[in-house]
Amino acid sequence: MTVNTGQPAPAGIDGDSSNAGIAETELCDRYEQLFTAAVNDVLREKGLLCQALPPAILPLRHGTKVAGLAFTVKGAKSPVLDDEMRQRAEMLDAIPPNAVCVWDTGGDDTSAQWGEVMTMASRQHGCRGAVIDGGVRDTDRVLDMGFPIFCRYRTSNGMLGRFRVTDWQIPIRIAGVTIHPGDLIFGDVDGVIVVPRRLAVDVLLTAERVRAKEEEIKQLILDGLSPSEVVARGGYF
Ligand SMILES: O=C([O-])CC(=O)C(=O)O
Ligand SMILES: [Mg+2]
Repeated sequence: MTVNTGQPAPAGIDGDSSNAGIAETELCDRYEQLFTAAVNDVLREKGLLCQALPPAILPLRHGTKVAGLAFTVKGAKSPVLDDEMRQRAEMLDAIPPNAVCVWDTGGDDTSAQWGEVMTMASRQHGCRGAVIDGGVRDTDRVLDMGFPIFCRYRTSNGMLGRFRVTDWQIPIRIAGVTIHPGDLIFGDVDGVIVVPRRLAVDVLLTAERVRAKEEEIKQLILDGLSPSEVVARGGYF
């Protein structure tokens, strides 16, 4: 098992040259005003067609939206108990503000990688949400807390004795989508999309223009124009 505890969390986007003057919290907040389809279209125009996580990873509750900077976690099925709680706590301690905790479970189908107490602990650090290619438990209490979670399944099975964390803050890959620590993670009812960090501001600004453009297109429809007339005026669907 490789336990990665030595790597520092990446510097915040604040101060990064790719930041273009947008502070980290504002960046995340502005993404949350958008919708993933608009961001997806902007990425497609840049030739990035494989940035959406598998469609089985969905919000626990309809209407949930979250944007944050990837805090990556990798784990695997394992019956080994030694040191598991201390190690998991160390991982949780390392989560920085504005993070979305993203889990590569290697396709686990048995355990919950997240629950009520982990929600409470990570929120204390300013964690904005969790995206898990795996499971969640304590679901009703997590929902009561209003914490954004995207996952594949729910189960009462905890991790202990079934699954354990092996690394964190390393590049991970979920169904062909590579996620680096600090990438912008954005999830809504259409699922989760990954924006490479160096493009996060550029994509935000373009997607904000897409949103405005789509308001114009919708107005043309409301005005009674046919689909062909809408397209002739530069509209699209
Ligand atoms: O151990 C787990 O599966 C997580 C859990 O129950 C919690 O965070 O409350
Ligand atoms: Mg619990």
